[in-house]
Amino acid sequence: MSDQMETAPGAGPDFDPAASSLNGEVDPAVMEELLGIRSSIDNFDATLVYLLAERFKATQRVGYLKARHKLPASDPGREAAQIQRLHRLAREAHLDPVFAEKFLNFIIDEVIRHHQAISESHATDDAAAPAPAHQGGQS
Ligand SMILES: O=C(O)C(=O)C[C@]1(C(=O)O)C=C[C@@H](O)C=C1
Repeated sequence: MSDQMETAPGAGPDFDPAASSLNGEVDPAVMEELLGIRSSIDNFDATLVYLLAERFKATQRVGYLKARHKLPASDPGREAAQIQRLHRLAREAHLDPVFAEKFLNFIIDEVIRHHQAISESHATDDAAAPAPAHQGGQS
């Protein structure tokens, strides 16, 4: 119990949070401040990985649903609505909307590649599709 939550999620022997090319080049007080900020960055990056993993789990279910029902991998109308919404959210959050759009398009392109792969394997092997996942209800 005493040493719970001592380390950030994803910390491990493969990651040195103090790794830097600046070691020995910078005032130690500046380095300490930099490492403090970097520990927040490490937490954000870990969260991003978990968020992306959850998003891909959801889109994988869409991929199997589309393959089962022979629907096209991409849905340009949906994407246009997502991008419009993302622009608004980005502006509200003071994030560059152009960057937000590029980021979403980067992810969606990968999702579409996954959908196409699922559809191709589904065409040759229907058994490849897992049973639809439970919609574990959170009330
Ligand atoms: O919602 C869908 O139909 C999806 O396939 C998911 C998704 C996305 O990643 O958000 C991906 C491709 C489509 O063009 C639109 C949206």
